Amino acid sequence: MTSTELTRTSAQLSLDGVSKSYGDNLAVRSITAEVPAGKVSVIVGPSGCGKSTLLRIISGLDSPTDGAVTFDGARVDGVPDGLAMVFQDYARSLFPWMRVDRNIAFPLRNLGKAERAARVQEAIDAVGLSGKEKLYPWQMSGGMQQRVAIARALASHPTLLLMDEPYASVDAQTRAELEDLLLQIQAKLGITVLVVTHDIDESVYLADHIIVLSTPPSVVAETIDVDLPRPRDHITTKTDPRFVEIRGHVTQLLRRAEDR
Ligand SMILES: Nc1ncnc2c1ncn2[C@@H]1O[C@H](COP(=O)(O)OP(=O)(O)OP(=O)(O)O)[C@@H](O)[C@H]1O
Repeated sequence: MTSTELTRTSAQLSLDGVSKSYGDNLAVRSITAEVPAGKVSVIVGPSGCGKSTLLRIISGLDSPTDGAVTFDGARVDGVPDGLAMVFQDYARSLFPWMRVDRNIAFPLRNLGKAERAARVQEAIDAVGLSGKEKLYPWQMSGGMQQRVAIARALASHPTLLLMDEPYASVDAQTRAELEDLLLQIQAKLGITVLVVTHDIDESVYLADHIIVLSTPPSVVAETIDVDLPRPRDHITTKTDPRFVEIRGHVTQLLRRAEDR
């Protein structure tokens, strides 16, 4: 394998009885879940159910009050190698004074110049931004800026890509395009992807595996394997009776969770 190939052996992540309290406020309670290697998993849940808290714990930015997270067989106790994260707020995650290529290269400062340039180009191609390398983020649409943020994450050759409400700040058309981009990238690279969203349609469209959380103190209400065929597209997949059935089931689970 050459150093510029993005494909990597995928990671697997396990949450084992993860709880998190903030003072007296128990945010998540004994979450046990598996994120299968080389698949797209989605965490969906009502507002305030602890989705962001869980992502911070998984990414080693925060520690659980109880339980443990294991990534690639090792317990997470800091930001693990092989993990990259994409946030909802692309405007805050990109440096406005840096052109696209420098934004993507920024986390690769420890690599040699040639390797860095190769990875930047490869990531730019992967997200369909060829020719936009010398633009500044503020010269781009929101969707293009989020592509830059995704390219920056990919350039580090992650085995696990974590995404926190990645498309919540873009319009519906752009959101659909970015969902398809994610599916294409994942199919090509075979990396493990974990997306947090509150959008039920998005969760079913993207996922191989959905982890539905309840209201706080959150527990896993159910995990669902999404057996819809791939490749998916917005028209065929979303009119598939199985899509409608799974979406109805997730909606019911979330409604029940909110009525608790
Ligand atoms: N740093 C913190 N200090 C105190 N409480 C916190 C902190 N972070 C989160 N919480 C609490 O933990 C619970 C879960 O919050 P979290 O932001 O993880 O939920 P979420 O599902 O991501 O919410 P949303 O969907 O609204 O973004 C909430 O009750 C929140 O107030």
